[in-house]
Amino acid sequence: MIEVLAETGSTNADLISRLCDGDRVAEGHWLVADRQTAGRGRQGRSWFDGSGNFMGSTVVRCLAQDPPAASLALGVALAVYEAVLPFVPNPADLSLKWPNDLMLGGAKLAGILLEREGDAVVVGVGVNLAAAPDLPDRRTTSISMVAPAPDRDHFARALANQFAVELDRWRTFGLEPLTRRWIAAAHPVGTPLRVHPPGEEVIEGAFAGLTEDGALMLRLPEGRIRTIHAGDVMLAREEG
Ligand SMILES: O=C(O)CCCC[C@@H]1SC[C@@H]2NC(=O)N[C@@H]21
Repeated sequence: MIEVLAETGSTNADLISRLCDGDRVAEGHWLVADRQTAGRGRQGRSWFDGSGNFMGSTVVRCLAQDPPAASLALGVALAVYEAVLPFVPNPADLSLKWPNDLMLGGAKLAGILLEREGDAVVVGVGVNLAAAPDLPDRRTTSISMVAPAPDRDHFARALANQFAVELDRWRTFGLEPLTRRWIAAAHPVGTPLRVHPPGEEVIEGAFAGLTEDGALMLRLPEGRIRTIHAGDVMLAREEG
């Protein structure tokens, strides 16, 4: 079920407060906003409130037998990738970037924010369907820059369906097929990356795939592989 709000602060914040209030938010329920006045992104950033864009959140209930909750991000990213794919004229321009960004032509098209609340994960997705923000430090884009912008409600249904498929695959088949499919949808192995792990200097290296639990493998200039569990990652051509 897709519930649409004309305006709210943040759909992630709304679902978290419903969970804190003890409301039973069912899996498969999506909260979508026409406008977000306090949309939040990863690492304390804000998220652009673009008219006609998709801004929505849903809840996943973590079950004892599920893979680790952090790995859910890989399945969410694949769902967003699959939902966007039919709207993009050249599929080769679309790629995933670790940890959970969707890039179009090397510029950010969509982002995902996972927030844990008790035994639930609130999954927030923002996709620039019709408009992209001007950011000082990185390139952004929207589907409308390459094709007619999809109708937001149509896109919301496509994403909700795709998300249900990926959630089921994550639960049923685990991480090995998920990481394999994620790598296939990412920029090619060898792509130059600039990685900023928390509390460290920026590291330059090349994409070398994912570990079996979904961490980023970065090939350093001297050839050694460094495993990255958290941080900000930029493509060389992403910087604005
Ligand atoms: O920084 C990122 O890349 C993550 C962006 C996530 C934005 C979405 S929009 C819907 C949901 N509500 C929020 O406040 N944030 C997420």
